[in-house]
Amino acid sequence: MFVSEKAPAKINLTLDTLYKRRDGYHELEMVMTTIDLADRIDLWSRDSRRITLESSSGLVPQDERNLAYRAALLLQQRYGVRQGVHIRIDKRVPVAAGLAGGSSDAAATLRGCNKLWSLNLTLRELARLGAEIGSDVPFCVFGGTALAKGRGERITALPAPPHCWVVLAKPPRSVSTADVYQRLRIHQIKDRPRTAAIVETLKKGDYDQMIQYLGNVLEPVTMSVYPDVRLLKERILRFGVKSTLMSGSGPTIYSLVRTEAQAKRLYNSLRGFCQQVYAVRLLGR
Ligand SMILES: C[C@](O)(CO)[C@H](O)COP(=O)(O)OP(=O)(O)OC[C@H]1O[C@@H](n2ccc(N)nc2=O)[C@H](O)[C@@H]1O
Ligand SMILES: Nc1ncnc2c1ncn2[C@@H]1O[C@H](COP(=O)(O)OP(=O)(O)OP(=O)(O)O)[C@@H](O)[C@H]1O
Repeated sequence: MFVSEKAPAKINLTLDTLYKRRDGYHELEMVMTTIDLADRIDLWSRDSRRITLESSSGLVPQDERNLAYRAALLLQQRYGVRQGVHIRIDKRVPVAAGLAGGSSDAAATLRGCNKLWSLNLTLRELARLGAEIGSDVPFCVFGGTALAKGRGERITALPAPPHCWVVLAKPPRSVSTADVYQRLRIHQIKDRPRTAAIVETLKKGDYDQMIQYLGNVLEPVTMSVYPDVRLLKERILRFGVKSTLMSGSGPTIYSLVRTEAQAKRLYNSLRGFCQQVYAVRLLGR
């Protein structure tokens, strides 16, 4: 049997850290939404319990360290599945970019193997399992737009943002999420995103209000370590875009614009000095 799943990237409309927990993780409040930039996960069932993996990208591990492999193994072990799977990842989402590419691959593998192995688990059950792999996996299991709390695993669905485009620019470096959180000093945070306000504007569907509330407390942390990320944002702001923010722990900087023509114009301007640029729609639902 064969199953194919889309694994879309996410962006953070907001990211706020409330406090550092005893287990070392940060208690979060963030609003995330999926975008139309996705990996494709193809899955073939095997009669033996073997799990194998291949990827179109040399930048991700092709063995048991891959988050998609870990997802299949966890599901297989937890539910005593006697079958195995061959996983093929067609990688389109930039790696270690703040776009949850690996988490989305893991989530898509959970959804796909659930079908392949006829387990009939609900998305909620898959999300609970996914939390054991990474903090972003539960959101990626559901996709759409959501408020995430706790370590990232407490998900409340939200309405999709108003129709718009997102232009992403990824500087030629990867960022360690653990390192960024470690450098964060919560008592030094100056500008917190207004989570309750953005949730309300999403309910109203007001684009102009929504872009006023974008915010990410990890942005100044990453930018202080990597000045090239700050420079990239400053260059984008000079094009007169008002809705520009770093996603997750970075280094990808995204800008929201209303029309395809604006997206194309910004894409062409950014291509002049940044190699990895993408112009896609927000999926959001
Ligand atoms: C930055 C975000 O992508 C925003 O969505 C997430 O918070 C990170 O999600 P992720 O990459 O799936 O994170 P994990 O793989 O669970 O954790 C990576 C590292 O980030 C730190 N971490 C992560 C989540 C969290 N709530 N607090 C943390 O301090 C921890 O040091 C952890 O070792
Ligand atoms: N399937 C996968 N796709 C991408 N990276 C993977 C995968 N499996 C394991 N990894 C490893 O995970 C690390 C983080 O990759 P990923 O692309 O998920 O980062 P990210 O976008 O910053 O994630 P997040 O936004 O969840 O913090 C990389 O170092 C990569 O080698």
